[in-house]
Amino acid sequence: MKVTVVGAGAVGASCAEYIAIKDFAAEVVLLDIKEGYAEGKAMDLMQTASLNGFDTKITGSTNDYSKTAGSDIAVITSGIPRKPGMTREELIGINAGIVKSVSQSLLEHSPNAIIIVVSNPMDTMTYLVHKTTDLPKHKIIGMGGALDSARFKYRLAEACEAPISDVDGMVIGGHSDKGMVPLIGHATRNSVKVSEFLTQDQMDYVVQETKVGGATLTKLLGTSAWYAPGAAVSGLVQAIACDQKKMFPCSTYLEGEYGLNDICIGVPVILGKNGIEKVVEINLSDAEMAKMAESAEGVSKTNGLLEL
Ligand SMILES: NC(=O)C1=CN([C@@H]2O[C@H](COP(=O)(O)OP(=O)(O)OC[C@H]3O[C@@H](n4cnc5c(N)ncnc54)[C@H](O)[C@@H]3O)[C@@H](O)[C@H]2O)C=CC1
Ligand SMILES: O=C([O-])CC(=O)C(=O)O
Repeated sequence: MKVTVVGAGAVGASCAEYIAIKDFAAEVVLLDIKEGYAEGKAMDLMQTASLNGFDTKITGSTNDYSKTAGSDIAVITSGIPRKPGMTREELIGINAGIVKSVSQSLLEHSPNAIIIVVSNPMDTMTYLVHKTTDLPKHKIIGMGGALDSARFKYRLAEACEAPISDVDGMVIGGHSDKGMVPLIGHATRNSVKVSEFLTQDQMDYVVQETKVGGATLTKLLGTSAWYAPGAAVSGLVQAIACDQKKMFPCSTYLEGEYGLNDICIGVPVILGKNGIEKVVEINLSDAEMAKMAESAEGVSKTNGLLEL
């Protein structure tokens, strides 16, 4: 199993590190446009191999896509991150050009790869890859919901004063401050609905803090987060590489599911060796469906800014 990660910055390197530590891939290639940067990150990570006990071989490349040839999975994290006060959508101007050219270069050398899009605004970048490559839709996966759900569980555990392993919950919809749809009505602590433990105010707080999870960290860090994003990407890569058939909310191209068309947005999917093996349609309340529709409107508006 060969995995390429384009962008050896904060998220790309974190993701490569988690993939290596989990030790399921033979090879990870880090590629960056900055001279020597990916090689440096790869060497530093390889010098953790004896300490962390992994055999995954990590190499670096300065924009030489021949080194990525034959990749089974390619992760796109190249592009700029937001600064405090910005929205993810504001990154479209620079990141669209980068994601378009990177996905084309990747596919020239790895025509069979499954692509995981991370660069923001992620749902729109996923749609861009769908519109500008010949890849079938099950091979184009946007990462956002896995991260947002991890943040949701963090906030649920905090509110319930419970260990994180006690709680479960999922976030669907667009990966944006306003568009996320944390499914609080479905969230549980040991299979009991969290409404049995939390007041409405506490649940509203959990939902709101989950939606602005990325913005909160961006304010604290001066740039956006990388540990949880890297871990979330590594989870998707592992589900595909190990054919786990795990369910994650991912951004995928919809053709009628959830009443939506011609859009990439977060919905539950089954991930296995073929990429997205199934879109799972769960029963949503009228209120949840309305939030999904509103979220989709926001994503479509951003998609409209693309020059396709
Ligand atoms: N979908 C999600 O849940 C998340 C998305 N992100 C997004 O991921 C992206 C990366 O974030 P960070 O790693 O924090 O940024 P970063 O600035 O640390 O790293 C980005 C890297 O991309 C490289 N790069 C730029 N243009 C390139 C090109 N044409 N080819 C190859 N490499 C290129 C840069 O040299 C840099 O090393 C941002 O757009 C950010 O908003 C970040 C966290 C979570
Ligand atoms: O907040 C950002 O800009 C980066 C991101 O998507 C996240 O951490 O959720």
